[in-house]
Amino acid sequence: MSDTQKQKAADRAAQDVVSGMKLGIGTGSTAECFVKSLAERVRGGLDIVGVPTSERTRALCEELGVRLSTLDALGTLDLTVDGADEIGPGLSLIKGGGGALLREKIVAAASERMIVIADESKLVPALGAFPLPIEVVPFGLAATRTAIERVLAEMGLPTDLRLRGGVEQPFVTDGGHYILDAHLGRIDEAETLARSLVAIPGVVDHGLFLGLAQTAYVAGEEDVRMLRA
Ligand SMILES: O=C(CO)[C@H](O)[C@H](O)COP(=O)(O)O
Repeated sequence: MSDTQKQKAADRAAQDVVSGMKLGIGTGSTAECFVKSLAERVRGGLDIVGVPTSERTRALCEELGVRLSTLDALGTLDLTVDGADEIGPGLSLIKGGGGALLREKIVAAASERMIVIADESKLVPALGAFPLPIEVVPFGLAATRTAIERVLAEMGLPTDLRLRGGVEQPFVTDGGHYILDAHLGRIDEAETLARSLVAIPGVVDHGLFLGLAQTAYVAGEEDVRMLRA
């Protein structure tokens, strides 16, 4: 994973932003590169308003002078730019490594277009090597986890409750939920899995982003490639 590559992909996406746009702004190290590119363009006169997908992104935007609003105030967005943990066939994605999948999905779904930015290590022939994050409400965690593991039984290993770095306490999302990371190895029927997971009471959402991204800018050593869904 190269920071230079992330920045190149982010810079390319920032070129697609024009004044007047209402922007969804993603979360993670690559999305942070995008915020930096965007802030530079804002200092040069670009007039946009953004909706951050996490408190972490909000803090960076505020620090760098990117004007923010809320999704409720703006309604629909023109474009969302976000990173991904895996980019699979048809720009199917696994997201949520940074724990922001719920707001990221709400914001992406409210946007006319989504651009994914990544270095080429994120490109995969099939989704699933990266553990699939599943966001759940804390109430009834054990029952929800059992139901999830029943769905996943034929596909992979049990789930891990995500912990906060270095301490034996659950990681808590911006929405006050927990995350179960499912080690699946390979996901062949992503649509079916997505439907089965959201049907479980207690599951808030999951990190499968299917049919949401239209474009990806993927940076390699030489250049930035544009991929389309
Ligand atoms: O989904 C995400 C956060 O919830 C991130 O976009 C994803 O984890 C990629 O992060 P990074 O750019 O740091 O590799």
